[in-house]
Amino acid sequence: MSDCEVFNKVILTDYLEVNRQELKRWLRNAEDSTLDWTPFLKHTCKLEGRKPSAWTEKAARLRSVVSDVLYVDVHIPQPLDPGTLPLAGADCLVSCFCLEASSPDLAAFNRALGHMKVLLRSGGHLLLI
Ligand SMILES: C[S@@+](CC[C@H](N)C(=O)[O-])C[C@H]1O[C@@H](n2cnc3c(N)ncnc32)[C@H](O)[C@@H]1O
Repeated sequence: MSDCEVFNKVILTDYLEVNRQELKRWLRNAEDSTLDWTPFLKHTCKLEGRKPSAWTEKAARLRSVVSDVLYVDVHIPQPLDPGTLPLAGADCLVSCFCLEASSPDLAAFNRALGHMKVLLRSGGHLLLI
């Protein structure tokens, strides 16, 4: 949520269609969105030293910088469709408990990490949360 203050273009990804649909509903501010991110947005504002009431601005900023919600599979050598990212790779990749949750063992985790590496530009940042 803090990333959106730094980057002008953010692509969200998930393996499951149902998760991607939910993200898209939130991004559209759809009435049938079932996730309430308000507490997370407020807490992030607090961590950034802003008033919790700034959460609406953050939500708007987040919605404005997300350009797409795409399928990803970290267990194949090309996790995203070719052409999705700039040729040089992404400036930053963030994975929040995805590799850990989807890897059956350490070897699979390490392979997935290698697959993600091809998505990152040289000198880019990988955040594993
Ligand atoms: C424990 S959830 C974490 C979700 C979210 N990042 C969070 O922190 O709440 C694990 C996520 O990994 C995704 N996932 C499962 N298999 C995957 C794969 N092969 N490639 C990429 N993501 C995968 C799931 O769809 C799910 O969203």
